[in-house]
Amino acid sequence: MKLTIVGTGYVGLVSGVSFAELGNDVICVDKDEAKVEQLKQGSSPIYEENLEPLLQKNIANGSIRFTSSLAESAADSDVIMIAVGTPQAEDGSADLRFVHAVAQELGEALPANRPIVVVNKSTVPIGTAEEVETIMTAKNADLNVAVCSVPEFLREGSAVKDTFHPDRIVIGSTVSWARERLVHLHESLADTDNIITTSTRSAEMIKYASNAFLALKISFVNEIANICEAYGADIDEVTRGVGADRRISPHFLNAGLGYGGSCFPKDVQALISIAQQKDYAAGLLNATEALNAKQRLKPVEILSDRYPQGLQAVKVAVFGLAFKPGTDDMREAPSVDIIHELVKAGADVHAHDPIALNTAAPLLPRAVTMHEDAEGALAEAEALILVTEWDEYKNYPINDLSAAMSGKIVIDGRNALDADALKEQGFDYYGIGRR
Ligand SMILES: NC(=O)c1ccc[n+]([C@@H]2O[C@H](COP(=O)([O-])OP(=O)(O)OC[C@H]3O[C@@H](n4cnc5c(N)ncnc54)[C@H](O)[C@@H]3O)[C@@H](O)[C@H]2O)c1
Ligand SMILES: O=c1ccn([C@@H]2O[C@H](COP(=O)(O)OP(=O)(O)O[C@H]3O[C@H](CO)[C@@H](O)[C@H](O)[C@H]3O)[C@@H](O)[C@H]2O)c(=O)[nH]1
Repeated sequence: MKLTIVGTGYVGLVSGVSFAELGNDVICVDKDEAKVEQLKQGSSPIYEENLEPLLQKNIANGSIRFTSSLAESAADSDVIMIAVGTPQAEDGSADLRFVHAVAQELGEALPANRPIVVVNKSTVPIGTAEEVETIMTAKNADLNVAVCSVPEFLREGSAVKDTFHPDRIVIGSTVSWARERLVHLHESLADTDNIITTSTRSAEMIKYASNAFLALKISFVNEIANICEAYGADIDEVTRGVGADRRISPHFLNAGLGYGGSCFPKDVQALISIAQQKDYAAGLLNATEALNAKQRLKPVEILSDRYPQGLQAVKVAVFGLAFKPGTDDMREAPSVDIIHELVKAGADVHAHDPIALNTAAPLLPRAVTMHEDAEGALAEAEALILVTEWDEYKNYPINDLSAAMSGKIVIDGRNALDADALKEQGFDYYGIGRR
């Protein structure tokens, strides 16, 4: 099929490359010309495992092309996917200005009477597909478009793998020819049993409900971890017992510094706002958010307890800046809040991340020293805070920690280190809800 994908961020680029790999003829459009030029050279603007080799292969065989002109590419497409950002507006709602701009452009560019499927892959409030169709047809009443919702569920850090092995694909459309075209397009990615067809409104809600549930699960386990701490129970043992119940499952039960990233924080807020617009107060979602905001500052609380006289000039090493391992994405990364608080308290902060130093630098106070290698960050540190559980840190030899640091405090914000081994070596180890 001929596909146009608008927006070459995590979702648009990974989808574009994946659909090209599956034999479709793909054009990716982005208004950011520098990004388009970089992509044309086969270089990915984001770090994502296996993305760049697939990108280069499909550029070479002509399956994928990049342009900044939507009008040029969209007219003869069978399916047009909108994958632009839907950031959080100041009031917490989803800011749809990029989606609306694409709808306007498509309304002007698409030919009349040709049946074209427009898909919203961006995460958008319930009713947005209808809104997009209204904007487009207001520009040209003779358009024959069906605007559908196919929400994206990929995770950063495993985006390519998730795209090729999805748990499910949700196709929201009430127009049968459009639904059939989309089912056909996605059949190479999932068994038909895993393709769920719904109305557009339900598909839009499925995306928010999925993210909100996962965020809720994380805040729930963090709450249990905090209570474990107070009573000397151990969260690892507790989640092993709780997660063994198949109705609960052991996945997404890792206690720590809470969720960050480009999706959970903004999508929980957007759902709160969606509910509010219909006068429903989403108390559970508000509590999820409130606990998450507090949780990320636990390392600062622990250190402040250890240094009642204050953190002035205390040398602190921070391992990990990206919001999770496997990505250089810094959106809503807990490291940013933690480091700002440490610097405000006068600590001498030394940070390392294997991938995200460049994306992190503009978000961090200038007082932070960034290190290309973990050893540099660790040298003479009185305390170490693990914020992102990269393998490099999980496998860091304890003897090397002992040799490099001047102090013995290790705060494991992701419960990723070997607590017993660290304690045996004389470290003051703090996990999250670990005994
Ligand atoms: N990042 C994820 O892991 C993820 C996963 C699932 C769903 N989503 C959702 O998908 C959407 C996109 O997220 P993302 O992280 O890929 O965004 P992103 O910010 O990484 O990329 C968006 C891209 O769209 C481009 N763009 C904006 N307006 C444009 C226009 N008018 N024409 C052409 N290009 C335009 C931008 O230049 C940018 O390159 C969001 O709604 C997000 O919530 C994201
Ligand atoms: O048990 C867990 C699991 C995750 N996290 C944190 O939760 C955040 C999000 O992690 P993850 O979901 O793996 O990454 P994302 O790339 O943000 O993916 C989420 O957001 C995407 C955008 O909507 C969705 O497509 C995905 O399905 C959804 O998992 C990260 O900060 C993790 O550290 C925890 O604290 N504990």
